[in-house]
Amino acid sequence: MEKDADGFYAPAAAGAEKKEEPAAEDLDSAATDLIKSSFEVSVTLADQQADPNSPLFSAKTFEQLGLHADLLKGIYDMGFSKPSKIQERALPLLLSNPPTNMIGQSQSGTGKTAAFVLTMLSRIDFTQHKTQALCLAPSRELARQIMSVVVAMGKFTPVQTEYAIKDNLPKGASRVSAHIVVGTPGTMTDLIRRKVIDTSEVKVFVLDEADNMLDQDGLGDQTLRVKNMLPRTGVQIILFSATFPDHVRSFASKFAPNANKIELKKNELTVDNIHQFYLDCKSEEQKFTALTQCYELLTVGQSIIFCQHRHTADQIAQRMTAQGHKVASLHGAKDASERDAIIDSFREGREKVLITTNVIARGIDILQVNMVVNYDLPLLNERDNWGNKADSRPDIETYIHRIGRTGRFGRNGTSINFVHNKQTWDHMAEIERATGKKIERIDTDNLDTMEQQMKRALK
Ligand SMILES: Nc1ncnc2c1ncn2[C@@H]1O[C@H](COP(=O)(O)OP(=O)(O)OP(=O)(O)O)[C@@H](O)[C@H]1O
Repeated sequence: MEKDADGFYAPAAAGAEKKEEPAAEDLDSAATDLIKSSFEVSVTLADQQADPNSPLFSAKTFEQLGLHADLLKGIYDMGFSKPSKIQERALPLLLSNPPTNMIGQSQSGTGKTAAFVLTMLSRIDFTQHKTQALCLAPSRELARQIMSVVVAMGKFTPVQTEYAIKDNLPKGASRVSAHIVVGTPGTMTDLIRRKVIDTSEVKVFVLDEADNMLDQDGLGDQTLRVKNMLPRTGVQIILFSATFPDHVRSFASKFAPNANKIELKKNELTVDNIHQFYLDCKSEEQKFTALTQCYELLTVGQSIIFCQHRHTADQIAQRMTAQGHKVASLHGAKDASERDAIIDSFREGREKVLITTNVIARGIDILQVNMVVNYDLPLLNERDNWGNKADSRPDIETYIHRIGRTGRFGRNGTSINFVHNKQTWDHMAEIERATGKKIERIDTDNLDTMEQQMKRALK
C-alpha cells in the first residue's frame, strides 16, 4: 500500500484519486525531505529495533505472533518489517483464547495502534455481516487516522468499516452492519441508542487514549454509556495509552476487569529521541516575537504549535499570516468538514505549521512533524469545591502526549516550551520532575547559536 509523504495510509485507490496534486515546487521539497528522512530512519530504525533497551525492540517476527496470513500481507504491505516491543508483548496476550482484557501502556509513537487494530481484525468472522468490533478515540481526527490503519492492515481481508463521527453517516442511514465501527463517544452513543448500530454481536471494544476516554472530568461518562450498551459478557475490552495517571488506573481496572497489564515506569514515560528545550521569554507578548524568530526552524520539517485556547490559536495564525507566513489553525470550534480539510492538507504537507489546541494533542501520527511548540504549557482545568477555577497546575499527561506528536517510531524530534513568568517556570519544573527528563535552555541571545543548537537536535 502507498504511504503518503507523512506515512498516512490513504484508503486504497479511492483516497489516491481524491487527492489534489500539490504544486510542483511542493512536490520537489517534499520528495527531498522524504528521501533524506527515510534514509536516516531506515539506518537507525534497524539499530533501534535490535537494541533491547529500545521501546522498538523485539526478539520475534510478526510470523511468530500468531497472525493470519492475510494480516501478515497487510503488515508487510505497509512497510513494517519487525514488531515493536508493545506489539511483541501485547499481541500474543490479545490474540490468545479465551479472550482476555488488556490495559496496555507504551510510549507515544511506538505502534500501539497496530496492536489493537490487528486484534480487531483477527477476531472478526467475515462471513457475518454484523458489527463485531467498536473502537473509540477522543477526536474525529484520531478516529479517521485509526480507520486508515484498519483499512491498510485489512487490505487483504473482506473487512467492512464505518465511522461513528459527527456529520459522517449519510442522512437517514438506518442501519450499519460494518464489521468494525470507529468513532468518538458522543456519536457512537447516539447511533447505538437510535439502533443504527446493533451491538449484540460485538466481541471487541477498544479505547485508544484510554486514560482520556475514562477520565471522569471528560469523556468518562459517555464512554461508560457505550460500554453499558454492549453485551454483558463475551466482550474483550482493550485499553491503550501512553499515560495512565493514578486517578484513572483504578477505574480502568474496573472498566476492564481481570485484564493483562503492560505498564511503564515513571522514568520511561517519554522517549529519549525527543529533545526537549525551553525558550526564556520576557513577557507574553515576547512569546510571539520569539515564535516568528523561530519560523525558519519551524518549517524545516513540519511543526505543531499548541495553545491553551482556541482564540489564541486563531490570533497567532492571523498574525503570522499577516506577516506572510503560511500556517493553518485547527480547533474544536471549526466545523467537521473544515477540520477534515485542514488536517488532511497538513498531512499532505501543504502547510508546514499547524497551530492548534489540545484537540489533536493525542494520537495524531504525522511522521514529518519534527518539532512541537508549547506556546502555552498545558494546564489542568480544575475547580475547587465551590466550583471556582482553582490555582492552575500543569497537565503532565497532556504534555507527554503533545511532545509525542514528534519523534514517531524512533525518529528524532524536538519540543520547545515557551516560559515567560514565575508561574510558567514552576510549571515547567514540575513537568521535569514528573517525567524525569531535563528540559534544556535555548540560547536566544544569539540567533545563530540558537539555530545551530536546534538543528543539531533535529539531526
Ligand atoms: N512494527 C512497525 N514497523 C515500522 N513502523 C511501525 C511499526 N509499528 C508501527 N509503526 C509506525 O509507527 C508510527 C507510530 O505508530 P502509532 O501511531 O501506532 O503509535 P502509538 O503508540 O499509537 O502512539 P500515540 O501514543 O502517540 O498514539 C506509525 O507511523 C506506524 O505506522
